[in-house]
Order: sequence, then C-alpha cells, then structure tokens
Amino acid sequence: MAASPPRAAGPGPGPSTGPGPGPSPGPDRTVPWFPDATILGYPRIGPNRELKKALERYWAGGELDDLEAALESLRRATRARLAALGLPDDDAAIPSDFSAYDHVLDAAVTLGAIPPRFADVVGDDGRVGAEGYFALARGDGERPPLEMTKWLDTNYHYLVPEIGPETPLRFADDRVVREFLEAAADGATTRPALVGPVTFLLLSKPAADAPAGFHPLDRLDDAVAAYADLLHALGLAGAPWVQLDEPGLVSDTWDVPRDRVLAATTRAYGALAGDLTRPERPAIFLATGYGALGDALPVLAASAVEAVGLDLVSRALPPTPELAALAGKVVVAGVVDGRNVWRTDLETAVRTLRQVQDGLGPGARVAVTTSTSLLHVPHDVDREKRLGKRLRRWLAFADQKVGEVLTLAQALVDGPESVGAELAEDAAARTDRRGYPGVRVAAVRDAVAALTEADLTRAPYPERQAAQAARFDLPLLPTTTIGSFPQTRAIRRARTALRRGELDQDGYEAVMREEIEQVVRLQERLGLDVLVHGEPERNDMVQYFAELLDGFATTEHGWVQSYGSRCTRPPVLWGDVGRPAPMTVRWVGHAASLTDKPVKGMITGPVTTLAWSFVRDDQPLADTATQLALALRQEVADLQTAGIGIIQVDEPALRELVPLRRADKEAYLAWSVPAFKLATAVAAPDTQIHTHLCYSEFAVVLDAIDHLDADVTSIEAARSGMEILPAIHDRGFERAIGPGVYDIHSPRVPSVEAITDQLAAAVAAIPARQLWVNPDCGLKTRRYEEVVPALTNLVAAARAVRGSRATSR
Ligand code: MET
Ligand SMILES: [Zn+2]
Repeated sequence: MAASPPRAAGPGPGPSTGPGPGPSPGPDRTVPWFPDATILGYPRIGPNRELKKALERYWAGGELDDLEAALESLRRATRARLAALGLPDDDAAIPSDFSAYDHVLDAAVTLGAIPPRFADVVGDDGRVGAEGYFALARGDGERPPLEMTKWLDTNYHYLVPEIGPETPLRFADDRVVREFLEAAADGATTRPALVGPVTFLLLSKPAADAPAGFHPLDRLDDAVAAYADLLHALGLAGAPWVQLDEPGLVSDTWDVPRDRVLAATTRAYGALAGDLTRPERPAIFLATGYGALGDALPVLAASAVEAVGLDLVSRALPPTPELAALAGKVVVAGVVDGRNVWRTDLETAVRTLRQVQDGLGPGARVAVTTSTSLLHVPHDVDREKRLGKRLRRWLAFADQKVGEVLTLAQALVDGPESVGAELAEDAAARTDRRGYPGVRVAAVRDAVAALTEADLTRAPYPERQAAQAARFDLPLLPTTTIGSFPQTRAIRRARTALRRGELDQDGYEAVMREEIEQVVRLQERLGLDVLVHGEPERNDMVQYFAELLDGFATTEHGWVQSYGSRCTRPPVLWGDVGRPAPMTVRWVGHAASLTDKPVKGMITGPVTTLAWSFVRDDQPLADTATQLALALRQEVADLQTAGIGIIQVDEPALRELVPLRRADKEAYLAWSVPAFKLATAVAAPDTQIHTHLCYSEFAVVLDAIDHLDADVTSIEAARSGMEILPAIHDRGFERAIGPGVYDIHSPRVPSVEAITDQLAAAVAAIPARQLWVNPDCGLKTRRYEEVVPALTNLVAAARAVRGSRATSR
C-alpha cells in the first residue's frame, strides 16, 4: 500500500503538519495524519534472536560498543522490515517501541524512578548506563534486582518498579527521544510507544520503606509532570504522534478501587492532552489492548487525546452511544489478534470495521491495528518449513499480521472489492482448516460427549488419606522436590546430537536412563522421602508433551520473548487432542525400578499446557481444555497401572489465566478446575495426586487450588518470604500443602537455619501433619554445586523440626 496522502483527522479540517520542528504560529489545533494501518508493537527479540545473542555476549564480558551497535542494527532492521512489509515509514505508522530488556523497566528509567539501593546508577545527565540498567534487571551480586512478574494475563514478565513517597519521578532519561531521532536520521518518522502514566503506576509496587496505606498512584501528579516534559521533548524533536499504552485500564483487579483508576485517568490525560497543546507535544494515541475498556471508555472519550485504541478481538463492540462519543477522535481498531497466531478472519474483521465506522458516524476516522503489541507472537511463519504448507497457510505470525492490517485498512478506505484476492484466499484457507481431518476427530469428540460428573470425582478425602497413609510409610514433614533436576551440559549435548542425527534414539535413551539413575542415587543419598526421575528428557515442560500428543505442532524459529533474553517456543495447538502412546511411563518406571522409595510421576496439567501454547481459536478454551484433560487422564491411568503411586500434575499457569475482569473469573474457574479434576480423578484412593503452582501471588486462586482436590499442593513461597502463609491459614486447608522453602531463582544456598525458620513459620500457620517440605519449583536451571548442598540442608532442616516436635511432645 502506498503512503497515505495527508488528510485531516477528526473533526477539524487542516493539513498534516508533518514532522520536523520549525517556527510555529501558536497552538496547533489540527491533528496530524494518523496512518490508516499500524501495529501496536513488534517483537524485539529479532528473527534469529539477535537481541538474546547480543545481550549474552555482553554479559559474558563483551564490549559495550558491540552491544550498542547490535541493538541499533536490530532497530534499523526492524524498521526496514516493517517498511518492506508495507507500513509507510514517513507517517508514524512504524512504532518505535524497542527495549533492550523490558519496556516497563524502560519507563522507570525514563522517569528516573530508581530504588535508593540503585541510586548510583543514574548519571548526572539523568541517564542510566548499560551496567546500571542490567543491574536493575538482573541484580549485581549484592543488590537484588527489581521483582519480576507477569504482564497482565500473558506469559511475558516485566520488572516491577518500586515507588515510594520520595522516589524520584522526573523526565530523566531521553532514550525515547534519541530513538525517535535515530530513526529520523535514517529518514523514517516513527511513533514512539511507551507505557502510559496510569498503567505505569498500577504496575508498580510500593517501595519497601513506603508508609502503610501508600499506593504508587499517590504519585500520579509527579509522574504526569514527567510525562509532560517527555512529550514536550518529543514535540520539539518533531514526533507527530506518541503512543501511550494504558492496558491497565482494561483490568478491574488492581489493588485500588476502580473509581480511583478512572479518576487518575481523567486527571492524567487532562494534564497531558488538555493543558499541553501541540506542537508543544505530539498528538496522543492512547492504546489499550488485552480486553475491553468497559467504563474506562467514556473517560477516554471525554479526554482530549487525539486517538484511542480499542481491542476488538477479545470482545464485542462497545455499545453504540459509547462508541459515538469517540467520533471526534481517531479510533484505532484492533481487529488483528496480537497474541495468537491464527490468520485473521478478514471477512469478520471488515464487518467489525464497518460497524465501528457506522457507530462513529460519517466523517469520523477509523484506523486499523493489532489488538496488542505483536511482542507475544513469533516473527515470520514463512520460515517454518517443517510445519508444512497446509498448517502454515492457517497461521499468521508478526510479519503476516502486518500484511493483514494493511489489507484491512485498504478494505476500509477503498472498499472490500479492492482486496478481493486476499479475502478469497483467507476464505479458502479457512475452509481448508475446517475440513482438515485432525481438526475434528470423532473418537475424541465421542469420548468428551460421554463424560459424566462421576469422571471428575474422586473418593472423599478422608478415605484417600487413610488409603495413602497405609500405602506409603512417610514421616511427618515428608521431603520431596518439584520434579526437574539440573539440565546438565551432557543432557543438552545428547539432545543436540540426537537432533543432528549424531546419536540414534537408543543411544539417546541410554544417556537419559543413565542420568535418571544418577538422580535417583543422589536423592537416596540425600535422604529425600519421595523421589523423582528428574525430567532430563524434557526440553520444556509443555513442548515435551506437545511433541507427543496429537493435535499439536511445534515450530523451529517460533521464539517469543518471555523476559529479557529469555524466550519460549510455544507449540501450536491446532487440532483435537489425542494421546497415541504413553509419554512418561518408561522414564518414571525406570526410576521406580531403581529404588524402594516412592517415586513421583510428573506431567504438565491441562490449563498450563493450554496457557503456554498458541491455542486453536475455533472453539471455546473450555472444550480444548477438556480434550487435553482426557489425554492426560490416560497418562495418569497408565502411570498408576505401572505401579507409580504418586503423580504430580503441574499447573503453574493456573493463576496467569485468571481474567483481568472480576466478572469473568467464575467462568474461567468453571472450566479450568474441572479440567484438572478430569485429568486426575482417574486416580484410585491410594494413588496420591500432587499439584504444583509457582510464579505468582496465589491469594487470588486459593479457593481454586482447594477445589482442584489434589492430595498435596506445592507452591512457591520462599521467594516471596513465606507471605502466603497467613492466607493459607485463614483459608483453612483440609489437604496437604508444601510451601517452598528453597528459592530456586537464586544461586544462594539456603542454610539449615534459614530453612528451619521457614518451616517453623509454616508449622505455626498450618498443622504439621499437613505439611510437606520442598523447594519453590523445579531445579532445572540450577547447578548441582548449588542443588546438592541446598537439598542437604532442606533434609536436615526437616529432620531437625521433626526431632524438636518429638522431644517437645
Ligand atoms: N515439574 C516441573 C519442574 O520441576 C515444574 C515446573 S513449574 C514451572 O521443572
Ligand atoms: Zn514451578
């Protein structure tokens, strides 16, 4: 598509002011041209994980100049790629949204909002150098990094800013401006994109020394003043548009009342858009994404921002009067899914765009975009030769989505006839997908249809408890681990050799069996009570199963950023799920054959498998979850038949999928909890079902955890200082629970005393007969040098606490 001609946006007529400074005859009431098609953001990792490689080279002692050159060339390559795909590079269609590690950290750095322990990393000019930046992100030995947590309901992790009454908040670091100018020097007019002030404060946590009752939103005015200065600088630099991302507005689950969030929005954008006039500032595009705005929409309509983004993928259109209230602004319609990899249903999207246009009334401007940044999807599906032509045709990664946005914009401007070929191809691909045999498998559908409530229900807990106590001779405070042991270089080497054909399947299995034997012997020496096989055969806890189940495909280059340099490669769940053969039995069985101690089998649960895959979009998640649960149920049954008496079904992502709107939570739990129960209820009373959750505050899902009806639940607790204990105490759990006592995210080895203290705290909150002793999570990212002493101390602490209870009785 050619670059759009300059046209006025919104109600006021007037030519595009275009970029570039220059004398201005007073406040500019015209609005610069907003591009017909844009994206909210693009993957930052690079098609060949250039970002990861550059960061790791630098961290390994590489030169700063090399890092900066690599990042600059990555930004340049991205702009060139987007221009080649058809986004005009002269009208702010290309976002400038790069981050060297995380965009929330970047916003904190922009505002100079640096915790006191890192005060020295801010230079006299307000900038934070590379060393300081990565110290904030990763810690530097003495100082712990910023906390990391999940971005909204996604698997992307951001760094949590710490804001107190005294935290500096000013326009400190001008990276945003520099990157705009960097593109300008290449001849491109980009649209700087960054987290907006309200979302920034909602994502922050109170600084450690903040008084009780303090909330980062208390600092709204200071933050807004800093953003105003930044906007001013961007205006002077000639940026026609800035994108402020406010996805925080779609959630009503923050720890402040909704009214306060809405009032903060009114106040922030009153100051930024109302008081500041252009060209003192760029026109403001307030983007949201990740769901519907609900009652925030009228608030935005009443503000003076020039453009508002709507996520029209996740929800239906807003009611007509609310939509009509936006008529004076550019409405940037997110009709291409930024979070999943299926090609857009173009016909439906065209219809939606028409409805938006009609709802706004004649003359109003509608532009086309993605529902979120494309950060959550891989770069380019055309590289996935192994997926096969057919599946490839059904999919759209970031680059294909850019094409879809352009096609839809053209349909909107020139009429659907003008993109007839694209519409026809899309319809054909859709028909092909619907008719493909694996998409609907009669046997799977029949099995689901035959399910009854009885399939979800185990024997009452007291009966199970008695049967399990009789079967397993476990001490008070039994010790175990979460499943994985360190993935050593030898393991990784064997996997690579297998892939390259340098090692045959038998040779590979021999290496794994040897590894399993080592891990079993080690656990026996350590004196753990319930052993595991160590998961050496798993590259990843979801991908491993995806490779063995029907209905999944895995990619070669489909990396998405999880945080910083870390990437995952989510499988594509495209069809009905089946389990052609047992997946874990021979590994776990091998471990069990080597020891008299109980060995715990390990599988990934249905909700987590779904959350960490790109899930089919042609049926409700609930249906997909049920199919997955049925397949996993067969695995549980086979493990049980093979004599494995303890089976853990991991659900670390149960919390992550909790909807951003309170009203939706119940519906989510109504399918996720039954899916877990379906997977596990095949267990006989004397089979002990464990589950494991990590990476989040669990208070929100404590009820759900209880309803999973697992016999034993292990959760991450050490990393968060055991702060979950009071909630567990108040909630009252009937079944067993293992709050983690070893923070596996840290290379530090916890001492016997430290673990004993944590156990003492646990015993004070939860009856000892219900307690298990375990680390926070799996050990696969740790090294044996840390794991062996840590587990030695864990066992010693459990024994010490057992002993002290025996003598005190
Ligand atoms: N069983 C898995 C492991 O130990 C659980 C990980 S939860 C992210 O690695
Ligand atoms: Zn975990």
